[in-house]
Amino acid sequence: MILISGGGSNMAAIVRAAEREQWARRLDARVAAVISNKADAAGIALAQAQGIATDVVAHQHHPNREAFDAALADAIDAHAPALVVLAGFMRILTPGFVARYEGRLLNIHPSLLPAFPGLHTHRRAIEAGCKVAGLTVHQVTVELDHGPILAQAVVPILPEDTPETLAARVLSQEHRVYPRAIADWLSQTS
Ligand SMILES: Nc1nc2c(c(=O)[nH]1)N[C@@H](CN(C=O)c1ccc(C(=O)N[C@@H](CCC(=O)O)C(=O)O)cc1)CN2
Ligand SMILES: NCC(=O)N[C@@H]1O[C@H](COP(=O)([O-])[O-])[C@@H](O)[C@H]1O
Repeated sequence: MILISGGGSNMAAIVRAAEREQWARRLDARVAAVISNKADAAGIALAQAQGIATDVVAHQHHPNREAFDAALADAIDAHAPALVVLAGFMRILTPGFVARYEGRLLNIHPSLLPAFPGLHTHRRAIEAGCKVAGLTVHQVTVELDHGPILAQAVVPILPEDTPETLAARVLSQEHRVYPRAIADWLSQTS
């Protein structure tokens, strides 16, 4: 399994779950590498501390999306993963990249899809007057945030919520749901 990490908190939750729940023994699965488009991503530092292979493919170093995605795919394929997991990864992936991994490419999105695909989900939910928010684990397809849903979790939106307080409440549920959804995927496909 490969983790494509943006910030790092979901990647950290997955690495901890893999160790705590003994995925290597129970699921014959391990985190083969953590790859990020940001050299300073917390997920890179944590992976290195855990002795997990890491790589950085900076999108700024490539002339266009296709070139970045091709370099990212080369870094991924060096590990021949069964599963590619996006965790806080903030780049829209090209059709060529998606076609290469579709069916074994997962993402976690901080809203209850199909509501609020894209960015700034918490602000949009508050501004829309929603009473609940949440997260969605889904398969990545060419159409942004529209792939088959694997798992969701709901949290309340409180009257005093800001996008930041809501984000923190959703994130705590992401760390619980994503590792479980990945473990379920691994057990169902092994
Ligand atoms: N083809 C697909 N690519 C990606 C998907 C997907 O379903 N299909 N999921 C996203 C993850 N994501 C939300 O969960 C998401 C990531 C990035 C963006 C976006 O607008 N990115 C901008 C840059 C934003 C930034 O750098 O801060 C961009 O790429 O121009 C929207 C949604 C992962 N990719
Ligand atoms: N479109 C992707 C996206 O918005 N991802 C979101 O980034 C936040 C930080 O995750 P992280 O701490 O794992 O980097 C999380 O809320 C995650 O759902």
